[in-house]
Amino acid sequence: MAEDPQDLGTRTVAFYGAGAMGSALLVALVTGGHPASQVIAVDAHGPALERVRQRYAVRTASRAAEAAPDAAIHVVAVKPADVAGVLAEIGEHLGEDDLVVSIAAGVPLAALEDALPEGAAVVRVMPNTPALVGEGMAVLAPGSACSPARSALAAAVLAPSGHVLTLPEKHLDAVTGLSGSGPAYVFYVAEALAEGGVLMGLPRDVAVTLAHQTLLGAATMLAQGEDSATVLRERVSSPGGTTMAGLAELDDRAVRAAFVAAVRRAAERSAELGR
Ligand SMILES: NC(=O)C1=CN([C@@H]2O[C@H](COP(=O)(O)OP(=O)(O)OC[C@H]3O[C@@H](n4cnc5c(N)ncnc54)[C@H](OP(=O)(O)O)[C@@H]3O)[C@@H](O)[C@H]2O)C=CC1
Ligand SMILES: O=C(O)[C@@H]1CCC=N1
Repeated sequence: MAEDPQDLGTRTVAFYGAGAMGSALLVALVTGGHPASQVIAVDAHGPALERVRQRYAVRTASRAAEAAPDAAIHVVAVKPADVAGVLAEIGEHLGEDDLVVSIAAGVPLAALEDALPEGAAVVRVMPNTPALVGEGMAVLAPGSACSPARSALAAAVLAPSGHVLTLPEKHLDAVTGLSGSGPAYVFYVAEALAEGGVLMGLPRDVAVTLAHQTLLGAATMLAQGEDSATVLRERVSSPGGTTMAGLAELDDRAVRAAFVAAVRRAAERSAELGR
């Protein structure tokens, strides 16, 4: 019987880099049901490794070359500047059916493929940190030697961490500027809203609770998808009321334009990282 291409089955998944993003994907995969004995965390930093080993009972290794022979799916989750070193260590250990998944910002498929043996199946992915709570947004772009079945395997590694979308690689820098970096913009908004509450005399813990719950409530309404952000915003804005007064301040200070510029600049930075 043909194997379901989306079933990870007994494949071992190695994460090269167990930092903020690599560990978020690892945790989602293990808590999603993939056996910890079939997950290997590799990190140059001992305490990061010890933390995932103790909490999730995954296998660990301090060098990529130690883990690569045992893995079928290789998730490269080190900083862009460290990617070449990891690929050099794993290349000779790749089997015919293996898959390499890179989450490094900006590093193009062509560079990944050039650094690996010819014909290696590679997928470039841009995830985000809400993966840790199963609400991630990951966009994947398959490489030239990546079959639809292998691409589905990459999607299966990411699925426990949230939403997965496939797009052509030309969009990956824009994706990085929006959903890759985006959680940081939202946390920045959370900080700013709480600061406004404190400015107006609320105790700090109360201001923080109000800011966080407001973001969660608004995000949940957006996620329900019944109305657009514009309709939802208009529903809060009574004519001549408080919200219009607040929004006018944001417009006066070009906050909307600043967010647009932030996404653009982060996307440009992603492209720069790949050069
Ligand atoms: N953070 C995020 O929100 C997102 C990050 N990404 C991408 O994910 C990648 C990792 O980012 P992030 O998790 O934030 O980075 P971190 O610095 O948190 O994690 C990277 C880890 O890799 C370790 N490391 C360095 N070299 C090696 C090596 N050769 N073998 C094994 N481990 C190594 C680092 O150790 P040491 O510190 O000792 O060098 C560090 O612990 C980046 O390429 C980034 O672009 C993508 C989407 C979102
Ligand atoms: O800041 C960065 O470079 C990484 C990529 C996207 C989010 N964090």
